[in-house]
Amino acid sequence: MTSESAIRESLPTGAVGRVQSVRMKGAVAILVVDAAGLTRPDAERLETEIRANVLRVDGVDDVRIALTAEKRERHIIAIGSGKGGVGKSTLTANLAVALAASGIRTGVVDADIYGPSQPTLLGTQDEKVVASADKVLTPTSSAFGVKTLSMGQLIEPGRAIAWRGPMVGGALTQLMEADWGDTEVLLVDLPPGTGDVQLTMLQKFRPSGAVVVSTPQDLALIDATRALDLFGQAKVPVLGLVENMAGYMCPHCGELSDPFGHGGAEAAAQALGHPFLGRIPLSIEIRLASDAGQPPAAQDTPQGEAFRAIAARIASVIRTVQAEGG
Ligand SMILES: Nc1ncnc2c1ncn2[C@@H]1O[C@H](COP(=O)(O)OP(=O)(O)OP(=O)(O)O)[C@@H](O)[C@H]1O
Repeated sequence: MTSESAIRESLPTGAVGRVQSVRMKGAVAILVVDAAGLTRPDAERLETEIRANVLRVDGVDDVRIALTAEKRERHIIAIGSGKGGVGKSTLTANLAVALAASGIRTGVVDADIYGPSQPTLLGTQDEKVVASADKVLTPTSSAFGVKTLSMGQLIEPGRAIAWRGPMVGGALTQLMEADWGDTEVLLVDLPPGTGDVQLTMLQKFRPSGAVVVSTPQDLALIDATRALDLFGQAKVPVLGLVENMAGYMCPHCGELSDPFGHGGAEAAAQALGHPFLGRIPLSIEIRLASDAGQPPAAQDTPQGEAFRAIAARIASVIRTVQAEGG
């Protein structure tokens, strides 16, 4: 009979300390391998090596390998909107900062091919992206504890329009399969609408959840409904809808007025059966701080609190899923 120790002895050096269990079922070896911290290509390489070595052990006809941590530990959350300019990138950066501050290791993939803005929002525009010999990128680190990579780091400014489907898919894959290390949550800032990036994201990387941003106007909400439909068709759970630019906070007297209306997103969320995650006021401080690479979520202000409250709701969903081992 094939012993587990014979299988363990056959394992490649890369598997040392990673094999959680080995058992035989008839002539089939079943291994559970911890892939935490490995990029997808590295995990696949390790799996191939383990399979080849174990198949050489006498009495083994087949090998089944379960890579555990890779799927369980990293949550991909897509942030989408129906149309541009509603504050999707601003929300993504600030949610990331607030999630990181709450102790969740967070990264941001800026997949907004037409207007990559995360390096500005997170103050990483002067950081150079490093690639290993096999083209695996190392994300840049921001001062707010958020790792980040952006399409803007792969595409020359102004060239995005010339990019076609496969190039876009390839670039997104490079960002998603970068060396994210022990990152637990990857927020993906999607371009507005429903194009190549969204399709690659949904088909290839299957986010564990999606957040949709809208301003309160009816037209923006109609577009947001399209984004919600896209996630619904791909069976990606919608974590909820966020209303941005809801109520104008006067910088002089602090009074709130409603230039774009108020509460439209909450009503739309209710009508469509999705959770409402909260609202962010239209505030000049948010724009100024964002342009200066100082995310409001890192500041002790009412605007910062609005972002933190939404992040806390998302964090509680993530923690529940983690606790359930999902
Ligand atoms: N709540 C807010 N108050 C004031 N300004 C805001 C607010 N949210 C976003 N902005 C500003 O609106 C502009 C558009 O925001 P942002 O880039 O986040 O939108 P987007 O939906 O990602 O747009 P795009 O599709 O062009 O990438 C930015 O100048 C940003 O600073």
